[in-house]
Amino acid sequence: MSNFYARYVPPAKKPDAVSSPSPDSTKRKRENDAVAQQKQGKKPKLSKPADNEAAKVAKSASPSRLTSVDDTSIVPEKNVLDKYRVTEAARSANPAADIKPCRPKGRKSEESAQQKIVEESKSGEKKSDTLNDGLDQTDTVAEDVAYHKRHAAVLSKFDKSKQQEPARHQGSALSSDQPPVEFHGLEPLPQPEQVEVVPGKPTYSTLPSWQEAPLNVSPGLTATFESLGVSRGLLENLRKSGLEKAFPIQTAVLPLLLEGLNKHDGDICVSAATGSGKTLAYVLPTIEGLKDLVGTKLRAVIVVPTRELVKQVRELCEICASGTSLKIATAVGSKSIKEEQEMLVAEEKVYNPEQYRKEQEKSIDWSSISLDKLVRKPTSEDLMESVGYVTRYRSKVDLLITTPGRLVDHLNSTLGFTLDDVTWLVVDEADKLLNESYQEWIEVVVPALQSRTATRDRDDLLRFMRMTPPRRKVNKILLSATMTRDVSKLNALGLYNPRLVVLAGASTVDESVPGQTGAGDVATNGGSHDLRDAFQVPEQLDEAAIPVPDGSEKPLYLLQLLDNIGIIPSSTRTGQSAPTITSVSDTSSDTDTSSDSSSGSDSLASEDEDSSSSDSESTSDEKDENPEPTSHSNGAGNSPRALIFTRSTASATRLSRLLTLLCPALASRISTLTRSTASSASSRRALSSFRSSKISILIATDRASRGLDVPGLEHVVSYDVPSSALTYVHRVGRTARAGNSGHSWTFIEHREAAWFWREIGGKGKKDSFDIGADDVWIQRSKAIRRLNLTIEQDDIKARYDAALQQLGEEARNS
Ligand SMILES: Nc1ncnc2c1ncn2[C@@H]1O[C@H](COP(=O)(O)OP(=O)(O)OP(=O)(O)O)[C@@H](O)[C@H]1O
Repeated sequence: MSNFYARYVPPAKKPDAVSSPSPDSTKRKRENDAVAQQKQGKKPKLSKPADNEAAKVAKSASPSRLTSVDDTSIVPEKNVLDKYRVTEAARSANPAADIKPCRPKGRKSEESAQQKIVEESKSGEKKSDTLNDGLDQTDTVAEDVAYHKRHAAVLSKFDKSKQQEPARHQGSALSSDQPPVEFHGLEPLPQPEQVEVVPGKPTYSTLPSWQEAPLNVSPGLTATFESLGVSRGLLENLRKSGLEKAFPIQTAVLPLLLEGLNKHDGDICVSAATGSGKTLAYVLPTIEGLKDLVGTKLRAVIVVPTRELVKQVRELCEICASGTSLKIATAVGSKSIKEEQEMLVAEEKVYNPEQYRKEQEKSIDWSSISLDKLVRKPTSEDLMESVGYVTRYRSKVDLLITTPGRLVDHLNSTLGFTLDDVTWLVVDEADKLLNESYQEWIEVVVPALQSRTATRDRDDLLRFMRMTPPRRKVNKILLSATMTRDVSKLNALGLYNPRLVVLAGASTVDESVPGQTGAGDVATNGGSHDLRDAFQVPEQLDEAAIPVPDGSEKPLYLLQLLDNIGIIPSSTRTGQSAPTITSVSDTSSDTDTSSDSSSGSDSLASEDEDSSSSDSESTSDEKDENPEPTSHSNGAGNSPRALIFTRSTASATRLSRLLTLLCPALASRISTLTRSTASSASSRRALSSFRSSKISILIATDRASRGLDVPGLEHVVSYDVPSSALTYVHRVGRTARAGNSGHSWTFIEHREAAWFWREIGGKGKKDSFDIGADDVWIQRSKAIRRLNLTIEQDDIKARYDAALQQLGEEARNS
């Protein structure tokens, strides 16, 4: 008898059941009979319930039933557990019975068992089930024990999982509440709607409090110099120079620096637009502070980035100090260092035997002796004659205006040159001078300013009297049109109790802030102060950008612009060499009173799509009807002047020569101001000729972009696009100064357009708060205009080719 019966005969049979057939065995017999009858084509009897049971068994023996057996055999553990469940069920039905779980049988044995049933039913052989059961049970007990042991781990897991069954059911009940899983194809899954992120101003600031709450100056603020506390002598000097009333930034800064109730005990940082009068704001208080002091000592140092600026500041200092005994000097390196040393420091022999003896006994401190100083020490000294005498150095100047490099040179190599007595340090164009490329001078100057040699005797006396010596006071003034907010750079100068003064532009005046409208007071509210570095271009400045479709033709565009703005004399314009004006089209948007300029196109490619391009054509037609150039002559009746900026010295020189070749009439009216010509006398002459309108075109590098004051200059042309927004602010600031109007023209090549309109035009920057430390935002009252120039294809191009050829030959021969 096969093990099949051991599986399907309920194992809870009692031992006495062996002799009498169980109801189940009777049922199975009926089933077998039914199968046999079916096979023989006979209809099974269905009248009795027993017959129905037999039909069920026959059904269970069908192929579908076997398939399910097949399935379970794939998962052996499940098979084991099924058998265990059967045994457990039987055990619970009859706990007294010694029931062992059945061994798992392979698929084959089950199939053969079923086959056997069919065969038995066919042959009609009747064997005793009970006998076979008894024999089988004896065999399987041992196997079952081994089997139990082998699967002990699985069975114990099953027990455990049974205990957790209720909890699992609960869980499945919960999960059945969840929505049914949806199946999708490969099409993109629907995404949640994007939440629009509204850009918001940060509610916090990382700025120190003195920068967070600057002294905002109204553009309408003004007062007389007299009311601001300027002394009578200086008032007279100012009046002689036509300076009657103080500009807004002067009105705010002078009371903070002049002696009086409002004097600020600390350092001052000034941020005010180009041409707003910052120079007088520091020159006046410095001269006022020094003019009554007895004895000549170096008490004030003014540091500026270029020698042109040194000269310019000196001129204003001399105007203000006229009639005083103050001695003003400059050091820029145009003379030899020896000449400058003799000009700055006097060496004297003083008879003082006691001091002489002390100095002789003192061991030499080699670390403090520089080779330069030894080399420059006079060698013709008669040692015998100098016995008992000591050398004393004395400053020959009260105020020194210098560049940072030359100041360091003198501190390192000029005997007797010290900053021990300096009480005023002015750093003009401070953001530039605090830049990394310049910063080395600070490492030398700041320690020199901290030295207390000059007050050592006094300080020793105070300490002897158990008193604390007062802090050494140096009034530090930092100024720029693009003042840095970078605290780490400002800290390098060791500022004490600093105060920031900011001149607000008219377009940025906050009506809600008292004192910021009209000629009111200075407002201390930081209302219009942005976290970004927002810098002003002058109110009266008219800015235009000129697209250049083909960069190689830029000189022709420049020539055309110069012609149009009246810089090329009309007599030469009608001659053979004159360029042809074809059209000037103004594609500007309407005046934008916002502080940001958003007109203009990102690139020339998008220009055609711009609605303003149609305006440009109509304007162009109008210009064609009236091709007379607009004359922008200055008030003195002279022809207008243009300061043209190029990227490099080579570019400036080349352009100057090219313009001369293209328009020979300009030869006597063009000059250059570059690094290579800066020290030469011809360059100084060029600048003064330009100031006096003797020449009308000055081509310069960016060394002329900072601080240079050419009163009444009408035009600034950026022939090469500026390298940064800061450079742009300084370049265009050479015009529209001191409340006058002026024009700036910037040529933009195709590849520069996107950068220009974003960084300088401010397109898309106004609402962006994703900014870095160096981010600059230019504030202006009017948007930048876009101006299209067209060059007519006539002889100008042929002449241009010839000029280029000649330039190439000259370059090869040089
Ligand atoms: N109170 C005043 N009245 C009339 N003109 C003045 C007054 N103060 C200054 N100016 C003139 O204004 C012009 C610009 O002044 P200044 O050179 O000091 O400007 P700035 O603010 O230093 O400009 P930048 O930032 O370009 O150096 C100069 O020509 C100067 O003579």
